[in-house]
Amino acid sequence: MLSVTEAFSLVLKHPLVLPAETIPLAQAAGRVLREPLVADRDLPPFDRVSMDGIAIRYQSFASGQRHFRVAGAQFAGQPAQTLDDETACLEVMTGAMLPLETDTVIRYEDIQITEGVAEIRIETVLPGQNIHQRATDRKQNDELASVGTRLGPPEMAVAASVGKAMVLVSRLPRIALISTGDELVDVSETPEPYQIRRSNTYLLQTVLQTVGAQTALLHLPDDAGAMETELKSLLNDYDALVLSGGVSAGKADFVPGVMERLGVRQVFHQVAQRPGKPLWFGASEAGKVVFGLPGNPVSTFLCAYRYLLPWLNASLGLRLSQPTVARLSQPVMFQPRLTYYLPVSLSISPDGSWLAEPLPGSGSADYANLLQCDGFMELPSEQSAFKAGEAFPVYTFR
Ligand SMILES: Nc1nc2c(c(=O)[nH]1)N[C@H]1C(S)=C(S)[C@@H](COP(=O)(O)OP(=O)(O)OC[C@H]3O[C@@H](n4cnc5c(N)ncnc54)[C@H](O)[C@@H]3O)O[C@H]1N2
Ligand code: MOO
Ligand SMILES: [Mg+2]
Repeated sequence: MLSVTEAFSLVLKHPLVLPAETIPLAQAAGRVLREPLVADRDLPPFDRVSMDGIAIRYQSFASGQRHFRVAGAQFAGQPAQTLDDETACLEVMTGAMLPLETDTVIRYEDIQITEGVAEIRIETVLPGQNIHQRATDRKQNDELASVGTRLGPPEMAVAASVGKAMVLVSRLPRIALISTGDELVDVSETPEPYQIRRSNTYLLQTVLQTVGAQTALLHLPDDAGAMETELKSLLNDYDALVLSGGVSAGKADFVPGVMERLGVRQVFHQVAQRPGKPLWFGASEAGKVVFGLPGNPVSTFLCAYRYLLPWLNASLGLRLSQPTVARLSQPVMFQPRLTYYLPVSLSISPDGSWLAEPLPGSGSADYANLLQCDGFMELPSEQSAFKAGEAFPVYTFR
């Protein structure tokens, strides 16, 4: 059986290929760039006054002059004025162009203006002070953000400042989240004694919301024929399908067979892990990707966090987030040769490291147990006794 590492690397070999689209910048927050952001001008584009005060010629100050006639005022949003008289000054506002023939700005706090004359009341003035020099941040034509960058707050500000009213980004992934099983009823229904309400698709939707995927919540009965018909059209309409349930050894576990008939090639089935051993993964010639997540809710969740979400991030060109490393608060035994994902709650120990409190619950159907959990600690398959204080990665979901 495949190890977690092998299965994960096979998943990453099948990234989603999304088309690019051009959209208004105001709608692009969180999207992934398909074109670089390039400086259309120097940053800043002119010598920018960075403090309200007066602009002078430094040479005048250096030669001992302390009183400067105020010859006018330069406001932000005006073209640069010229200081014609080098013994005078111009009042200047933050964000204004530095007036021509001036090279130094002194703050209002450091001067006194009386009857149109500014007196400099500090000893030390440095040439060029309080000026944000043109092109000191970036030069025209510099690449500011590369293809594959996610448009977070700084990227949106930079995109706006370089005039990207329309921006080329990856289209949002369209992912169908499909529960399967005759025992499952809608959230609005009152279940019969032999039924339960379906919950996995809500969980999956919440996981995928973090990357802005467009999701649809669907349900299919345990009927191979009906599944085949419906899944065929869903494969057409969506970039990827994420199914929950129907991948184990039961007589109504139809997902692998139906996928084969629909031409979705199995990449793997079963991973040496608990929960989530029956995980199924496949891809079609047309580049559609299918995750068959085991139906038990904790398995669905673990597989979504450990495989589906990183796969989507990688497909979008985003960095994979690294697990937290935490120390076990108490010993744990786990005999099977499987990677064990132990539900844990995290706290900070007195030495500043993460401490993981095991909350194993009653197994992979015990989704209520997850309410107290912060993540899954990944315990390696080669080991069966895990000591208090031993450190392992934790995939956190809070
Ligand atoms: N003989 C074997 N039996 C089982 C094995 C095995 O290896 N051999 N694996 C077990 C493991 S591990 C898991 S996990 C489950 C996976 O089962 P399936 O993926 O086939 O899922 P189902 O049979 O459809 O359902 C399992 C369980 O999960 C509940 N479920 C399913 N979907 C939802 C949903 N949307 N919301 C809430 N709960 C859901 C379902 O009612 C079942 O109780 O198989 C073991 N068996
Ligand atoms: O993945 Mo299963 O959930 O181990 O029961
Ligand atoms: Mg089953």
